[in-house]
Amino acid sequence: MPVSLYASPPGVLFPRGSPQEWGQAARQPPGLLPAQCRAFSNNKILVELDTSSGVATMKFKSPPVNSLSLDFLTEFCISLEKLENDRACRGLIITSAVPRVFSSGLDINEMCGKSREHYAEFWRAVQEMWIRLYSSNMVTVAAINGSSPAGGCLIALTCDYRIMVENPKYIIGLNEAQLGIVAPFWFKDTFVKAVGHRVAERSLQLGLLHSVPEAHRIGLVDEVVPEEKLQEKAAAVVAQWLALPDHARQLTKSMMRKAVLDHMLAHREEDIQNFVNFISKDSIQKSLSMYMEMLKKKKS
Ligand SMILES: CCCCCCCCCCCCC/C=C/C(=O)SCCNC(=O)CCNC(=O)[C@H](O)C(C)(C)COP(=O)(O)OP(=O)(O)OC[C@H]1O[C@@H](n2cnc3c(N)ncnc32)[C@H](O)[C@@H]1OP(=O)(O)O
Repeated sequence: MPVSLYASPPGVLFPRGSPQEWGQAARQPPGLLPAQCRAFSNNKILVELDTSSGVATMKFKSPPVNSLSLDFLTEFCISLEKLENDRACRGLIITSAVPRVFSSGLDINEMCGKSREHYAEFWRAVQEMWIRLYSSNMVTVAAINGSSPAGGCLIALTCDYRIMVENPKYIIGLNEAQLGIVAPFWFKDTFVKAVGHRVAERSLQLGLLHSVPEAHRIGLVDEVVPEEKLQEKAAAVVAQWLALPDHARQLTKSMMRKAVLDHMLAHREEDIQNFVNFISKDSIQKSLSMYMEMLKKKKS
């Protein structure tokens, strides 16, 4: 019986809509899914569960860059809840179906020119995503097959293990400072837990985006593999972690993460107010607009 201190986090997001029911392999056209596979998907995310291994693979499929919009975050939380409540599922691999990008982080459009109410709703959804993933009973592995700045990096950091594809074009890190914004304390705490205080302090202040070898060297990613080995490696890692008794692994995970989680939960409403006040400032709105312009110019 899985044990979690945070099976039902307080203040859960009430989803707007629900995903399709699990698709039974038996109902699929022949050859589409193996017999032991179940799947569901929505506009943003595809999930396949291999019931023989108990491992689900979640693929982000929101082109062009899997940015974390309110809709994306809502679908993400619904999918996580569905898997968490499914006794057949014990492990989760998170990866991208969009070429070259794992996730470009929070959707900047959600933080520009909107009402204070919208900012509060959006930020609650960001918190919800982190709470669900950070407190998950499942073994979670990020199979990072593309660039992963800011909120994308946070998703990877929130998993139990990170494997990244070796590619000189891919970058990963918490680059908020480069946008003129600040990584909130729970982004920072999650980062510090992975790489240590000194590395995090330098990386956060400079808003660094690390190359894959550098990310490996500082402990931001645990392993680097060629693209074609990524899924195989991720499956092997999940299997290794699942070989332990669930209750021992889950309680250990809860214990290791409790302080960071409790801190966040205790300051959740205050954190929303801080975000709304910060993001509503004219100077911050200007910085974000300039950053979006810069992204668009880079293309032309
Ligand atoms: C008392 C103390 C108080 C403190 C209080 C603190 C409160 C908290 C403050 C706020 C905290 C906010 C935390 C924010 C976290 C974030 O995640 S912010 C987002 C940061 N993300 C980025 O910087 C990534 C930007 N994107 C890229 O670098 C590149 O797009 C890419 C991911 C490397 C991919 O490159 P490429 O394949 O070349 O694609 P592009 O051509 O650049 O992009 C394609 C289109 O996508 C648009 N886009 C890209 N990223 C985003 C995004 N994050 N949001 C929205 N849109 C994005 C891009 O503009 C392109 O659009 P078009 O030109 O229209 O095609």
